[in-house]
Amino acid sequence: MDSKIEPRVGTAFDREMMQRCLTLARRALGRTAPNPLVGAVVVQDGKIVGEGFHPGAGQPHAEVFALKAAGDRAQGATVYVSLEPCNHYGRTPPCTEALIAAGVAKVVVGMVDPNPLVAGGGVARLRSAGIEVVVGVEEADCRQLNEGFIHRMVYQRPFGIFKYAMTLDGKIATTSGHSAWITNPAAREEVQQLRIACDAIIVGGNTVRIDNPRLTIRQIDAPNPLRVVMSRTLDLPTTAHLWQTETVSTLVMTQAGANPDMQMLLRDRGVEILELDSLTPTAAMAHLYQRGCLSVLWECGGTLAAEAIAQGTVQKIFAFIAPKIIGGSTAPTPVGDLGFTQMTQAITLERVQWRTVGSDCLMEGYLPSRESGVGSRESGDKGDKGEES
Ligand SMILES: Nc1nc(O)c(N)c(N[C@@H]2O[C@H](COP(=O)(O)O)[C@@H](O)[C@H]2O)n1
Ligand SMILES: [Zn+2]
Repeated sequence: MDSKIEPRVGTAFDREMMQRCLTLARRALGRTAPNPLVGAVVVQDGKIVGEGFHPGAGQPHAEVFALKAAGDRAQGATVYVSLEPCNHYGRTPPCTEALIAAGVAKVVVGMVDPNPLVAGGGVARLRSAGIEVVVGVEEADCRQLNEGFIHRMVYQRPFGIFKYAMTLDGKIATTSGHSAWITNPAAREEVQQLRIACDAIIVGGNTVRIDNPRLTIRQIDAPNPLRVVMSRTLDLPTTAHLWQTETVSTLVMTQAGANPDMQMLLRDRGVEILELDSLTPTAAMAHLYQRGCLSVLWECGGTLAAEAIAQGTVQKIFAFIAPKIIGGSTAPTPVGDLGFTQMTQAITLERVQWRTVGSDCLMEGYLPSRESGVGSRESGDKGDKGEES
């Protein structure tokens, strides 16, 4: 929805405080899975007297940190929090009871918690204790920050993001497979930020063979996502950056019984191996859900990307477009065969945003939900210049 016509909830001060909550919440980007990113502030007489954010699963919630920082000044205060306070015993006790015990007068909530264990119960509990509650301040921004958490809660699957970089003529590499670099340094820095916000990155075997990526975060103290390789054959190089697992973990998903010698070699290097009965994007995402991932970044080639899209495991696309032309009728393109023959079958992205990053363009957009008709295939072909999985 256009933000200009979206009804605004709360005063300008409320919105400013909620934006402060979101800024605080972002400090834990990439560290909270399977929990959400949450920030909270306590305001007394128009001044912030306590702030907090949720640092990660198993640790106290944002509200608890903010109340602790406020101390006695929480009595009669207004608490702003980007996600509805919980009213259940999880790894930590309910925040509703902490807010009630602190004697706060009002709670301003960014969005209702999609967790079925909360889902409005936190708001109801606060109101039943006589606390004034306002819901929906800066809701769109609160939802955007936690789109991975929301998707995970609603669909019991991680939120899938497909990121690629292509030339102006639609290629992701030359005919020889060379692709370093399509985009400019500023765009590559954007990719670093995107990786920090994700819990896992998936590539296929071809990416390991051709690009030998590191898939690491260069920023000191930033979290590294789990690196995941999908390979049916395990026909992979014996030395690769991804097999260096001292500081960042790598998981190789393969087909049951594949290449036992390679499995042993990889295990010796500290790589975790997961054998699946059927190695599909759906199965890979189901496993990553079980591991607690909120957002998963697909950084794969065209064939695996087409499978991932067709199976509904991609919800959002980040496409970098560089003003370069390399030609080549067999040069690989971002998405392999989807089986479409008519333009009417095209997947039209929604909520699309374009911006420039240095000399490159970045398009962010969402795939329509599965109900609107993207076909489902359980396995893709391999053999084009795309990705073996
Ligand atoms: N309001 C709020 N603030 C936080 O800081 C949070 N982490 C949450 N999380 C909600 O509670 C569930 C996790 O509970 P435990 O950490 O296991 O106790 C999480 O799924 C959210 O629903 N909420
Ligand atoms: Zn809580």
